[in-house]
Amino acid sequence: MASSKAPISVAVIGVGLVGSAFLKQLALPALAPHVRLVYASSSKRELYSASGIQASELSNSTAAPSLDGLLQRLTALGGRAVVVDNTSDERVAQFYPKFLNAGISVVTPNKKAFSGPLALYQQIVSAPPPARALHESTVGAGLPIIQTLNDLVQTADKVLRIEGVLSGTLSYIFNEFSPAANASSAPPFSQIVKEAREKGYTEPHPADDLSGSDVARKLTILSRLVPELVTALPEGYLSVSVSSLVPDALKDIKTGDEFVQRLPEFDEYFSGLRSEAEKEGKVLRYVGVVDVEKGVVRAALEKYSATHAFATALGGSDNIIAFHTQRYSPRPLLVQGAGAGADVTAMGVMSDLLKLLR
Ligand SMILES: NC(=O)C1=CN([C@@H]2O[C@H](COP(=O)(O)OP(=O)(O)OC[C@H]3O[C@@H](n4cnc5c(N)ncnc54)[C@H](OP(=O)(O)O)[C@@H]3O)[C@@H](O)[C@H]2O)C=CC1
Ligand SMILES: N[C@@H](CC=O)C(=O)O
Ligand code: NA
Repeated sequence: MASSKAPISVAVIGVGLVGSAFLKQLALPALAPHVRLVYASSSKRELYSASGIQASELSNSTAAPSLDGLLQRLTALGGRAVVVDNTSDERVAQFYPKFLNAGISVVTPNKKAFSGPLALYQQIVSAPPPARALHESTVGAGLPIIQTLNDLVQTADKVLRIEGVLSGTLSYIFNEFSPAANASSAPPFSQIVKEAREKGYTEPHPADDLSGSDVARKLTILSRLVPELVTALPEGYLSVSVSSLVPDALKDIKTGDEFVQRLPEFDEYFSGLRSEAEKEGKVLRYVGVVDVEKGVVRAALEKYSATHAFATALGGSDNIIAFHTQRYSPRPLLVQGAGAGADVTAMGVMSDLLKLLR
């Protein structure tokens, strides 16, 4: 990463699980000559100094966060600057074109801008260089999924189908709830969802995972990187066919806390689904598919044989993504590993920042 350039100014929006892990990685001594943290914000406060800040001082600030204010400050600073959005906030996502058009890069694990309406996505990808919007951690957390797909496409391989387990939360839930052996001694469904939340795998509202929306967002992001499907999903994740695991009675629950409190009412329903699979010698796994040849993008809870790789090879929050391409055929290119969790997600965010430094 040797560079004689002035350090890049880094503004971090969101210091929750991923944001805090990112700040730790940003403080690595090897990075010190190359980066300067000038801004940090939570949903309630912000801290800025052109000469650099200590993120630990954010909690003492009384200033309310302002995206317009941040844009003005970074523009006035001049030089290279990057906004690192570690929120899942839609409003922050909608602000990316303004940052990019002002020459400020964006690095983020937030899926909202890349998986929503096509118009916002197109504004982002058509922003003028040198500003770039990088989002490796939006799919598979730190796993090299976006990079791999871009490499396949840019070297003129033809993508035929992408399929796999794309949710760390749903992987954890079904690896624990519907293992290949001794499924009936597994804890209740609701308890495992609670654990996934405590481990930092879920979205701020776990219904976003159980509804399939988070997987639909990831499938949208992947589809838009495949030349044949760039414009195939005009409404983004809403255009993807998904099967939801959220019980009807819990659909409108506003907070994640209330959602997990009410979920035990439905433990019996989920045990029933598992028993049906067990009778066929199968396990439950939530799988997403981008079928380029058929033009189909969908996600659903499926039954797999207890000897299938999705049943035997996955543990914890593992994602597994298979790229079936003209070159990687008949055997796909596989990427597998932890697909959720603060440290691995922050690593993917950091890997994007390192790309900007090179
Ligand atoms: N956790 C994971 O394993 C993965 C997460 N991601 C993505 O990473 C992002 C962050 O996830 P995670 O850290 O787990 O979530 P958290 O809920 O822990 O953190 C999000 C933080 O964003 C802050 N925030 C919300 N709105 C704003 C705003 N307008 N301005 C400043 N700060 C704001 C919140 O602040 P406050 O505390 O004040 O409310 C909160 O602390 C999400 O987009 C998620 O989808 C992607 C891959 C994996
Ligand atoms: N909630 C998501 C986090 C990463 O994107 C998941 O479980 O995969
Ligand atoms: Na990734």
